[in-house]
Amino acid sequence: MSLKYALEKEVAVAAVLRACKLTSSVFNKLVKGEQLTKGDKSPVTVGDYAAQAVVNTILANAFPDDKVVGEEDSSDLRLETNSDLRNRVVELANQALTDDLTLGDNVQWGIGPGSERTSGELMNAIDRGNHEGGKVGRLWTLDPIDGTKGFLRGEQYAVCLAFLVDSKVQVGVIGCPNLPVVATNPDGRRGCLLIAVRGQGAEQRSLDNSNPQRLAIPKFKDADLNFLESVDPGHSSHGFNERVARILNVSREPTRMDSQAKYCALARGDGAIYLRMPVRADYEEKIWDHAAGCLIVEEAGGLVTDSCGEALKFGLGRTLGQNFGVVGAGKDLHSKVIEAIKRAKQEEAAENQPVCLLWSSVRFDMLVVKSILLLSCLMLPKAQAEKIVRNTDPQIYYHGRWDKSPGTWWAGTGFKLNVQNLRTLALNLGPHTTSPTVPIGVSLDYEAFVTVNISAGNNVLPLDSSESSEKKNTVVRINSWGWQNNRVNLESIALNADAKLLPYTPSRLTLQFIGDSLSAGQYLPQGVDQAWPFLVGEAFKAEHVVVAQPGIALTDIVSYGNPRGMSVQFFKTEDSGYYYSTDHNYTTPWDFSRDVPSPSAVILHLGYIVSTSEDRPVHYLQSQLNRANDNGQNVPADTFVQASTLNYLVFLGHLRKIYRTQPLLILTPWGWPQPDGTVGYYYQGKYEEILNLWKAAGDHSTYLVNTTGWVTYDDIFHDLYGAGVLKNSAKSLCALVLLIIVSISLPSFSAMDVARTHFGTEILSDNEDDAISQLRFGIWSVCFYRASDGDRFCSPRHHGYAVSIQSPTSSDTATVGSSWTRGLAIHPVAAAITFFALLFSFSTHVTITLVASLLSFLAALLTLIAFACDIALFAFAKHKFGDLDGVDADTDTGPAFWLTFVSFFLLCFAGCTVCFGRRRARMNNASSSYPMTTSSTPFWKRLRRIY
Ligand SMILES: Nc1ncnc2c1ncn2[C@@H]1O[C@H](COP(=O)(O)O)[C@@H](O)[C@H]1OP(=O)(O)O
Ligand SMILES: [Mg+2]
Repeated sequence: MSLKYALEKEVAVAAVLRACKLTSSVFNKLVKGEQLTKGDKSPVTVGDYAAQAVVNTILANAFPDDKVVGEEDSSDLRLETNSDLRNRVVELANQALTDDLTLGDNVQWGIGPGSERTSGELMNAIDRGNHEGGKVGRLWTLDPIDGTKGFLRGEQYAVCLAFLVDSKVQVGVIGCPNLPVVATNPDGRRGCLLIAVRGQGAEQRSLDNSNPQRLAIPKFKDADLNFLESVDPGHSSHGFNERVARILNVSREPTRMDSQAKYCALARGDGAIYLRMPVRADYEEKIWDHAAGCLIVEEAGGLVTDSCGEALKFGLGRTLGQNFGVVGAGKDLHSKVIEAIKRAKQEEAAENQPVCLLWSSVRFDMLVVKSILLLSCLMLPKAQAEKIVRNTDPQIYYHGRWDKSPGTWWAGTGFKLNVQNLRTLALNLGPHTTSPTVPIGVSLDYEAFVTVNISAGNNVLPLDSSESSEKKNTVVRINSWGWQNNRVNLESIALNADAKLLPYTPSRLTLQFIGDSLSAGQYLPQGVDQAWPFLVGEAFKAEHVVVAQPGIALTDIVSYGNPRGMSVQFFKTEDSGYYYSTDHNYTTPWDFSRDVPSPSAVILHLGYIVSTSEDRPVHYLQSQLNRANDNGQNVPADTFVQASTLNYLVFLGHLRKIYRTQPLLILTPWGWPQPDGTVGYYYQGKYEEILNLWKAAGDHSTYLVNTTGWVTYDDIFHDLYGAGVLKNSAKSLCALVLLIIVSISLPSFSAMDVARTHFGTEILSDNEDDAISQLRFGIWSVCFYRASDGDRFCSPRHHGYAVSIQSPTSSDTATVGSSWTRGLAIHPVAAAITFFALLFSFSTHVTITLVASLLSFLAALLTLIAFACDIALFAFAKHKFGDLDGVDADTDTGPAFWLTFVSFFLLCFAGCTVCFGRRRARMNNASSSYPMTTSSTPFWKRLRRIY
């Protein structure tokens, strides 16, 4: 019977020893040019590559099924320009592999004389370290030369190898070729091998694998405490360590050394506290930089956690994810260090108050000033420390398509958080953020989305924390809504220090929409947040992803600035806005496995952009605005359906590879509505053809959604393009012209009378000496037509005129008094109000169009009153003159009467157009509130509306 993981330990020891021998020999012979600079500007030498090739070759032979997460990969080395470097790596690795077998070595591990490998085999061996890591199974993690900078200086470095099972470190082996065997004798023998197996303790051997000594962290007296920290201040904050040292009364100078040799020193008792506080918010510690050292310290009787006291998480992938800082110490000391770190963080936050900063900068001899400042500093409320959530935090629920930066891609892409005790929230955005600002929609607890403009750097979101209460959960939903060229490069999120990020529970229904400008929300005031897919998603209380942008073709053609069609861009894409930037090249496939949960259904609305102009007549407004190029891309219907290149059927085929079982819903295009009420549909019958062909190929979970008749002219153009405004204005304008003509009336326009009376008999009037045959009632005067020659004579213009007719047979007279004509003056008043309604109706501002609507209604009311006056005058005149003795009178309505009547209806319609438009706009704005989490009443009712 053997101890647990005995073989893994033996293999690890053999591999690390060979790697150490290799690296020590390299150091002495390293020449200029045998070093590369990696993308992150860190150096890598032939030693790093060769050591990884050797260790991975041994692991591949001993444990062929085990996964490896290694620091290096061979892509740079494979370049033709680096062939010298590659040859050197091959030479060094083969030297190490073919070295004689020593005690414990096994030829089956691919070592010993005759074990040379080809260059290709060794490059592949290096790349065995490319595994992504994870929670389950057997996993090795390797740093072939940890502390490369120390290695290059001839100081401390380490070859570090750890073996993990289900994300728990079980074996850790570190070789430190430059570490003195006895710390107190730095000039003595160098080269140590430290080994730990979980539950079996830790030991140190010399690099010839002899002299094993058990390790146990000693108890330190306060006076003997000291820190072990990085040489590089960019890797760990020296200032913060100093502060903690002050709190713990540590008087000894820190010991600075590169690499995990620090963990070894801690396990041996050379130093008391390992403390590594991050300098950069976005740096994530790598698992190969801590796994082996962590186990060695723990097996020597110590504890290693993050700076909050939480265990390091080795199962998150290649990095430790959200673990913030690393703290290692003997078990008794560890909790004191964590406590001191907490105090140090508070102190640091308080000092960020300007008064406190001033206090610390004032000299001691200015004692009075210094004391006053200190007092003010202590009395000030403590500045809130922040909790930094990195962009890799698994509690951030990303949705949509994010690129690697990570940046949002299509409109509607964003993330969701479930935060306990939320008071402040800031987004730290990176340099890839669209300049100068990106509009995002922010919704708290499923309330309506509110727009906030953000930019690169720190963006504090204006939350109203007045209603905050402890332990309350808040769901924050954030998405970039601009329909094109809007990238949010999320680096980290800062929350109030006592906020806690909880998992977000997504809705069980997820909808994936694929579309074009209408789906992307082009021209909508809040972009995609007001577009149909987003609203559908909200209405269904679903998670929703919109992949759409204006001008996107289905086929692979250049279209409105998009160099590739949706059939390419959906799978590996960039927005045309990034077409010219170097970090996007249309070759990076999207990682669909990150769509969690995967969509319940995929809804496609495609076709408009590529359709032919015959299929899609240029609509009225486009011809008005002369948007000449919007005639479609003239892709013939058959090509759209099925051709040799990318088309609808091929696109469906590609979609099916990702969405194997989900229903695909193909929406026929809404059509292109004309002002006359007809709708120009395009690719008619082709969607049915697609479905039939597709079903014939064996797919039965694809459905056609026939949208015929769903969309009318007003639906599209009223709100989107302002056509409603034009129509509304046109009605008001017509009404205004008519009312003005009516208002000018007689005597200027002889035919603009409200009522007219024809006399069969020649009669006399008070106002005219000769006999008359006709009279006409205007707004300001009455006109008579002389019976003898037909000449016209009008009374002077007057507000409220009167007219009397005398019976030719008796003394009977009929008078239309001024009280019957005075009311006619309402006509010009209605015209004036109509003028203002017309002015306001040109605005697209919601409130002003509402005012326009109200004014239209007011004008309509006044016109109605004016019309009532017209009727009264007409009826009274008809009655009065008809009853006159011996008079043959025939009273009729005049043109002004009917123009007033028409104006009334025009004004009513103008008012209604605005009203209905507003109602539709409100429906577009509607956003559902759907509490899916367990939280009860929301306490952040809404964002402070200060933007
Ligand atoms: N900004 C950083 N913060 C913390 N550690 C870093 C940072 N940049 C690089 N490192 C890593 O720190 C390790 C060395 O730590 P130390 O300074 O304590 O010896 C290296 O593995 C190095 O990674 P890399 O190998 O990618 O350069
Ligand atoms: Mg390292």
